Amino acid sequence: MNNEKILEVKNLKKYFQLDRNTVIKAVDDISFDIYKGEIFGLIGESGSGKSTTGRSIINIYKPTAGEIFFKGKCISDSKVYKADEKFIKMNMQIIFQDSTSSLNPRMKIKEIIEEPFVIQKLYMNKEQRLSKVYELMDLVGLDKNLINRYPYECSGGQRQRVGIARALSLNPKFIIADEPIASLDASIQAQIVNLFKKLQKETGLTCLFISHDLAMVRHICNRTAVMYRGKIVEVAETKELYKNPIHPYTRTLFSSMLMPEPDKNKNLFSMTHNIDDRIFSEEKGKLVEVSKGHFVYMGQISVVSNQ
Ligand SMILES: Nc1ncnc2c1ncn2[C@@H]1O[C@H](COP(=O)(O)OP(=O)(O)OP(=O)(O)O)[C@@H](O)[C@H]1O
Repeated sequence: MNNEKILEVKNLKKYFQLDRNTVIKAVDDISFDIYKGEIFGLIGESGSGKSTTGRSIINIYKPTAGEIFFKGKCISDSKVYKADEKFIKMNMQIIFQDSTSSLNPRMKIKEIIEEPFVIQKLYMNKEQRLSKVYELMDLVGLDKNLINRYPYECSGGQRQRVGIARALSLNPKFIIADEPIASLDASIQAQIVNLFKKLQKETGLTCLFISHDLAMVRHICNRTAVMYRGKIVEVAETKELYKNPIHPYTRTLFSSMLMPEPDKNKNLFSMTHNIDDRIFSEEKGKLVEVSKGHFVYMGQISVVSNQ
């Protein structure tokens, strides 16, 4: 990991207007940076805004407000996006939890994996394309015999790996992985996670890793942000966050899996107590750095802020 920022998210908001009276504040003024070579985790309960964040970054959703910079370019500006569309599409990819809906059912696995080359007009000849497809299948642990099958002839786990192979096909600099392994068997999950770590180490891949799986995030992510009702309530190096969660919501999220020793528990409790007072005394909320690189949201989060 180094100091080069691949992604900068500044004051991002994404609201969905359901009808005249109902606005869902799915993402409500969040800011964070992701550095080159980093796997950055985004955790939080269902509906907290994680997927909306990922989809806003990759331009599936147009942000309501805020800016997104990718390698220094403001890609949330539609003019910049248009001018650099090829560069962005080659360097930024998303992997969804269930790739099935993003795989064209009328295409064979080979065609699906090689399609990004064709779209981006990378004029590789047939043999080169085929050997690249085999290489990618091997990378994600897909049997070569599947190459001429259609998605419906593959299992769910195989289809997911086809989606991952396709996302990796152009050697992107940045991947948004939105629950990429939740639908896979445990052994294949481990294989894909190891693949991410390998790519991070060998190619300097940078990744936004969205997940419910707190153990997996702890294992794979360098830094982690916690979302709650459209806000980032805490962000820190993963080790620090799991060792010393501060925001009451983070603690609630972790409480099922963290079992500190009794003594530690006592310290933790008295510290939270003080922090809670600070958290809830702030009117307009903001992230405050409580120790180096460890930020906690200070301010009220209304229980109806998401609606
Ligand atoms: N296209 C949409 N139109 C309207 N509301 C939406 C849309 N997408 C998401 N939402 C709402 O925005 C909020 C955040 O949803 P989002 O999918 O980002 O959460 P999440 O943290 O990714 O949840 P999960 O872990 O279940 O995927 C939810 O209240 C959701 O219902």
